[in-house]
Amino acid sequence: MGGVDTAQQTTAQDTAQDPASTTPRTVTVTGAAGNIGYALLFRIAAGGMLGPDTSVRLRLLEIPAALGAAEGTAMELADAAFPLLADVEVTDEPARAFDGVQHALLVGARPRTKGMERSDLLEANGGIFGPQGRAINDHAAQDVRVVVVGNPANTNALIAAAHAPDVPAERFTALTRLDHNRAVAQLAARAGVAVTDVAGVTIWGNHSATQFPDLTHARVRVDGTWRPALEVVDPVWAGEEFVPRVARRGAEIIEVRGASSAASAASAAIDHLRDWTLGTGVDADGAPRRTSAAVVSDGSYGVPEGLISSFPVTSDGGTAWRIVPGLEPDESVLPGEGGRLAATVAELEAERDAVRGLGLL
Ligand SMILES: NC(=O)c1ccc[n+]([C@@H]2O[C@H](COP(=O)([O-])OP(=O)(O)OC[C@H]3O[C@@H](n4cnc5c(N)ncnc54)[C@H](O)[C@@H]3O)[C@@H](O)[C@H]2O)c1
Ligand SMILES: O=C(O)C[C@H](O)C(=O)O
Repeated sequence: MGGVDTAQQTTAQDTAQDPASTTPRTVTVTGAAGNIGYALLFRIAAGGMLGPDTSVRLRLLEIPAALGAAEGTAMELADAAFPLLADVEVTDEPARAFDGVQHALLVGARPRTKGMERSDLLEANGGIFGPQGRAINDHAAQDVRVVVVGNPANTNALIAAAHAPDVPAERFTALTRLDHNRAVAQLAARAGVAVTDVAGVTIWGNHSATQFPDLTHARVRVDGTWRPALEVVDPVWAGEEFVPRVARRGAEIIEVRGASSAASAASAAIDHLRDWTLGTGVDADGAPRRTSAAVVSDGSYGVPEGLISSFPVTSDGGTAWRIVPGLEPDESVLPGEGGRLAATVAELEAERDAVRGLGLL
């Protein structure tokens, strides 16, 4: 990795020990002129991702045809006079956009439209992530953390990681926090509690319709007492309604809104990078708070090593998420034979093989 000045090489731990640090952190957003980009940038500049005491330097990457729109967004960012915004640069050159990057949000990619599955985007979008992975490899800061939002997110993250041999693979992640947040919201609504009264939900596998939103180890706080979620809600509802509802929510949003989710995706990407960088902390009952993220598999839960799959994770603010052990899902609530974790992993393997076949890996 190169092109980094030493002032940018503060680690997450340094920032945590010195919250008043004024050294700006470098944040790169690709697809900055798109719908998610527009919803992301103002929250990041306002301190919504790295906290109220950490200033940010924004790098906006776009394709040439969208540079004008990105410039316009940069003008609006200036007009907002955010105290934490050190500077903004707009470019169509990945090498410039990723120079010294510490937090990379790879959003730029085509969204699906009605009737498509996310995997239909493999060929259209896969080609974007190799060159960006290479540019991260060559120009990012030592403590770079990457989240891929552009679909199909898990496999795009795999492509980016494969093109960055000098960056530890654990730094490349994909966004399943939106699915996680959707699962929390659905469970809270069903149980009649606040979202803050829900903990321990897990999303397994691919950010696709095959994902497994799992309540086996989830907890719900009812009248001040934490109880297993599957004692509070009907397990038949969990298997037959909750799982497909969460897994197909992206398609439902496209159907109703006429465009793919944007603000909720931006919010989830901010949650992902905030929790990774600042740590996941503890839940209201004092248990370590966990969330879901698609990270490189170390072979846990039978997911083949090297695939980028969603797992239950925690972060202590270091540069790697930790996969939480001992949370095997109980598939008995699912209709049919179960095998949902195996099916979503098989889909990830098929996507990996497909991009290999396209020469993208
Ligand atoms: N993982 C998730 O949870 C999640 C959620 C919502 C959307 N998404 C995905 O995020 C992606 C972006 O969605 P959107 O609604 O912002 O789309 P959009 O079409 O509004 O914006 C995409 C932007 O990316 C830009 N772009 C295309 N190729 C690029 C490249 N090589 N480098 C830099 N920029 C490039 C385009 O010019 C455009 O401005 C889509 O693939 C969508 O499916 C993922
Ligand atoms: O579903 C999509 O295509 C967009 C996004 O991945 C989502 O989950 O909303």
